[in-house]
Amino acid sequence: MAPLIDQCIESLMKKLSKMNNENKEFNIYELYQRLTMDVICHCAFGIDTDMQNDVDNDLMTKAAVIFKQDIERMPLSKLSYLMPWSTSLLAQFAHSQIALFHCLHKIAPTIFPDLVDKIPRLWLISKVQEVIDVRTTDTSTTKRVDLLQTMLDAAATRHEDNTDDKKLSNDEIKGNVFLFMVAGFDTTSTMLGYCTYVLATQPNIQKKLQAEVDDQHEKELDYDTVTKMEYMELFLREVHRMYPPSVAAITRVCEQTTTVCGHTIEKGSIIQPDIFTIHYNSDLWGPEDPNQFIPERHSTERHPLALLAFGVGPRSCIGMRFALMEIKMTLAHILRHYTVLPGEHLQEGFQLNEAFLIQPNAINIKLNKR
Ligand code: HEM
Repeated sequence: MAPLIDQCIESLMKKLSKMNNENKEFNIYELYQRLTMDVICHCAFGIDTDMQNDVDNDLMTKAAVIFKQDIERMPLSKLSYLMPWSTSLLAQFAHSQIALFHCLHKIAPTIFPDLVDKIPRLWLISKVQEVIDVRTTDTSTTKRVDLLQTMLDAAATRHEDNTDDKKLSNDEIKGNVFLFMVAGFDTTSTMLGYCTYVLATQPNIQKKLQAEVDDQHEKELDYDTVTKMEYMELFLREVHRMYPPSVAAITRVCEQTTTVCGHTIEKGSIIQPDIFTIHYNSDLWGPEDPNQFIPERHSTERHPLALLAFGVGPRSCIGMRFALMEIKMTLAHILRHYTVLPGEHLQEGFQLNEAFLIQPNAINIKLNKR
């Protein structure tokens, strides 16, 4: 996977070189979103996208609309919260919408416009189906080794007890491809955005990171090299502590009525931990002020549940290692060639919005060639 990521980072570096030559302030967050979409498409689904140069790409513009929506406020989500037993029925309804809209449009195009094209969520799901169709009808002999192929193989393999019920269904594959696109694209670009904000505002920390990258001399900044960078690891943990992007993703159902600190939690309740309170708790993160960005605090052993940016337990983030590899490789490449400087509009762009993720509007910076 690392060579595929490297290829996408190379495109980013070309863009950065252009920006640097123009000597203008720019929003690097937008470039990160294009980078991480390319990476997930290349690595997970074997689609050779080039979002970084294809600026009007439909996938990119429609994905941006989807991720700005607050899923919790969507009518189908609200209904499924009110009536959890109806969730699979509602999911079925959402899937059939595409077939229904396509059908209506075919029968009477003037009366029924092509709604699938107009509703980004439906458009994306139908594209996901196209990706699956292309792969399942691909007759080339070289088999790809990626996430999609693993799921398709799982769909084709009968379970050892000779029953079909453990095989992945088409809807499950579609759901998983959609989930990986959603979970793997904006989360990682948002983390890269937060990292860059810290680089631009904390020059001393940037210098320490650059020194660690310089210690590698001309060595390739591949998986092995970046995973050995100790200060980079501490830096990222501190970025995750101060700026966890997907706090709403961590929810659990209480399986039996229990009492915690005198509060009774009924069986069936949905629990969402308050990640910000945990991440800024001075008992967990002291003695240094938790409001200060201090990577070194992670050298001290902390409570195993004190850092929750990627969740915890068997349902924690499945893409954590992948995301960390991508973020470290990207930052190492940037820091080897440039010093990140705050743009005039850095603070103005750093207004945080909360929808599916907590993300800034823009990360406006300038680059200085080293
Ligand atoms: C910096 C980047 C990322 C952050 C901060 C992040 C954060 C999270 C969080 C908080 C959860 C919920 C965990 C829990 O409930 O305990 C989660 C779940 C998940 N993440 Fe990530 N994630 C990131 C990148 C990725 C990437 C790159 C992928 C895929 C390539 C991915 C795939 C998933 C999936 C599939 C789940 C659901 C796991 C399950 O339900 O078992 N994530 N992520």
